[in-house]
Amino acid sequence: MKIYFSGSIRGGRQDAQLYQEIISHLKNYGEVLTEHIGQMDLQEDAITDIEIHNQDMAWLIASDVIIADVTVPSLGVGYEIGRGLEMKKPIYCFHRGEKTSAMISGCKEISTYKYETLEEVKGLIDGVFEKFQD
Ligand SMILES: O=c1[nH]c(=O)n([C@H]2C[C@H](O)[C@@H](COP(=O)(O)O)O2)cc1CO
Repeated sequence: MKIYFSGSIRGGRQDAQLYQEIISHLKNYGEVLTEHIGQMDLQEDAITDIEIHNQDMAWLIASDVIIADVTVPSLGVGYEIGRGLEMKKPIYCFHRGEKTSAMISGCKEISTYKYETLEEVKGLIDGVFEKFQD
């Protein structure tokens, strides 16, 4: 199972540590193609924006499932979800707080879950992958 994890980078890195924990949990279920999103010392400077975009699109195409943390609003995360939808990928979005964008929670092709703690989001992820294993 190839997993595309999507989380904010230029939108804000306040949840980077949490992304790292989520990615480490996702590894119980397959290969996470976008492990760099959880790196606390992420260096963007080494590659151009075109290279970032093209590499991420290739990973998105290769992925079997998209898991996105949409708590921190991010243009890139929204773009990846939209492109993933066009590709008919299964998409699961997770967020803290009362609401996320209606363009995510209001889309019937996207499964959106609210959580508060790391333990809670891990449990929700377990539920998602149990469905895949059926
Ligand atoms: O350096 C990067 N590397 C990278 O993989 N991305 C992708 C993966 C993330 O899921 C998403 C984050 O978008 P943004 O930077 O707009 O928050 O875009 C985005 C950037 C910077 O925009």
